[in-house]
Amino acid sequence: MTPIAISCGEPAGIGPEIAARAWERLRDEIPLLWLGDPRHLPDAVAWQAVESAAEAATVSGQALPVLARDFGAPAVPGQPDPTHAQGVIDAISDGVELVCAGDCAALCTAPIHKAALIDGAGFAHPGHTEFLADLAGVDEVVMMLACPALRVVPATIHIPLSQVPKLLTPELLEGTIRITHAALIRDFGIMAPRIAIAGLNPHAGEDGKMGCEEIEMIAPLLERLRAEGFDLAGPMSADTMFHASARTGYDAAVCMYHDQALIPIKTIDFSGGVNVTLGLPFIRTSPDHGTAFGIAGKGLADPSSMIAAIRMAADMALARGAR
Ligand SMILES: NC(=O)C1=CN([C@@H]2O[C@H](COP(=O)(O)OP(=O)(O)OC[C@H]3O[C@@H](n4cnc5c(N)ncnc54)[C@H](O)[C@@H]3O)[C@@H](O)[C@H]2O)C=CC1
Ligand SMILES: NCC(=O)COP(=O)(O)O
Repeated sequence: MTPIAISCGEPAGIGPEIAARAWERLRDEIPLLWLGDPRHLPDAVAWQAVESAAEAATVSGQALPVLARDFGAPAVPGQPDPTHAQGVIDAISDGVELVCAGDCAALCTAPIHKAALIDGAGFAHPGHTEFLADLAGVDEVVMMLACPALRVVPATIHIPLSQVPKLLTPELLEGTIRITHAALIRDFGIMAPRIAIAGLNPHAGEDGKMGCEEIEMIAPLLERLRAEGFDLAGPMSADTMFHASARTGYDAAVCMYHDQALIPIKTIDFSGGVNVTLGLPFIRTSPDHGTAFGIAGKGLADPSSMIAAIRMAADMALARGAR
């Protein structure tokens, strides 16, 4: 298989160290290519500068292959440097170019500090998901977080809670359900996906006594899609749809906003969760956590989610025919 490209993420966070730890664990299984400034890697890691993804595939068993960029300065753990922002963004763009050219099998992104990119380089996106959609020229993408026990999808993503009811349209929800359904078949091998849809309001609106979005928007959309053959449950009460026995009833839960989706999965399996962007013309995964400034550079970061993200990217690439 061609390498999995790993963008460095925020150099002052735990991204470089979890990438290095992931390479140590996966070096004999999955070829990797790290994109960033090698000064930001932990001192102890064996790395080797390479010129291409093809060269990376030949050295990945012995050293972490690095497609090096000069960010201008070393990183101070926990203190993002605005002068690094453009390098962080460029590493993501480089990764997209490599996967689009077929030189890498997938992109796995280490966490970015969104505020540092906005302040340091005028980054115009609230996260990778929206940036990658823009780079790919795709209007609609979907964020899924997945662990062995649960898959969740927030229909609205990085927006203030106060804007959720306005931006939660039938069109957005329909696109989210269709993209999720297609990805469950294509990338997760679930031939007859069962999708649960959360309500927006407490008790899914309690028959309109606690909000009307369920009656006016969500339920009619679900009826229409059921008539097409989609296996959809809901709108369900979000507070009772994530306990162990409820989770056996669906393959993915579509939620109405970020925290409704991410709180249950990060509570159930913080170290095993993977963030995967659906609807892109290439494969992108990421750990489920952020930059963890408080523990950066201290050797305390758990690489499990990064390892799970790389494994998922490789599995998806193989399922799509990568060799
Ligand atoms: N994909 C991405 O680029 C993501 C970026 N972020 C960004 O990360 C920054 C910090 O966000 P927070 O909400 O503080 O979340 P966080 O995930 O960075 O940290 C939350 C807590 O979990 C701990 N933690 C996180 N990852 C860990 C690991 N691998 N091993 C051990 N402990 C770990 C941290 O020390 C902290 O106590 C923000 O700027 C946010 O935007 C957050 C999530 C995803
Ligand atoms: N809370 C999830 C998150 O912030 C990840 O976003 P993205 O950078 O993958 O778009």
